Amino acid sequence: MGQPVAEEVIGDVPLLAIEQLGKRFGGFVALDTVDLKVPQGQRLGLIGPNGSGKSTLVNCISGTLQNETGSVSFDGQRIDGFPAHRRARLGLARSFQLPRPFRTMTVAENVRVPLIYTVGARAGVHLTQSELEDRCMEVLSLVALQDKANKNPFDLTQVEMRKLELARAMAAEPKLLIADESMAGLSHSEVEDIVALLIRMNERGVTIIMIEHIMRAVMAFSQRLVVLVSGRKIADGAPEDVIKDKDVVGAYLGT
Ligand SMILES: Nc1ncnc2c1ncn2[C@@H]1O[C@H](COP(=O)(O)OP(=O)(O)OP(=O)(O)O)[C@@H](O)[C@H]1O
Repeated sequence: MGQPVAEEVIGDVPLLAIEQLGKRFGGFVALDTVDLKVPQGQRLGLIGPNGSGKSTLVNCISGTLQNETGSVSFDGQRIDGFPAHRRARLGLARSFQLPRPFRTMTVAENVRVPLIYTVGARAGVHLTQSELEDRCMEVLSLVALQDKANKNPFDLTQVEMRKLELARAMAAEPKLLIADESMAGLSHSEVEDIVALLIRMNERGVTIIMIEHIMRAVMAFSQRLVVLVSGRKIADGAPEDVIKDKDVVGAYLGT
């Protein structure tokens, strides 16, 4: 509530600005002139059928893939061409659908690593050992995993593992978090739990792009909904309008 839905309402520089983004794999066009501006503080849902280009778009934003045409700007700065770790230090974090925690580390140590390599590596920042511990426990409390700090991640349940993945992303103190299918395979109440967690993170000032196929989660979370089909943005606006759009129903929701 109180959040502008469309990017045009914002006069300020958007946190993320993607312009005319294009990416091919050989002769296959995975992204075709995609434009997207995301204002600071927004909760944006990104949906589309399998293979529509959502992950490719996220990879071009986070730096694991390089776009061929167009541009990506973050916080007013052009970042396409920057390696992924540099983008992470600027405040861009993503979580993965399949969590990949370090096996030999505890839950707390898994959170400490991104803290050290992103926050601790920012210019002018020196975190003492006790500051590291405090921040680590703060992030674990945010995801309600403080009691599991000394466990091995592989002793966690599926939903706890997803929370750890989000905690690792949050440890980097991001301005933008891209949550890639954080809820796949979870029960109804676990999905609600993760949606509530993402909303709490957003309330702490983090702009969030959520990629998700579970529509009740998308609708509960999103202030704005963007639909990709065959590498093109076919709809962008208020979720309740977008899900009624006949092109969206025909290409995705009706299938
Ligand atoms: N490294 C790659 N090499 C060749 N083709 C690729 C590569 N990565 C993605 N693609 C193709 O690009 C298209 C878009 O894939 P992408 O993974 O971005 O879709 P998606 O919307 O994230 O799908 P899903 O919902 O299934 O995760 C697909 O046809 C995919 O096969």
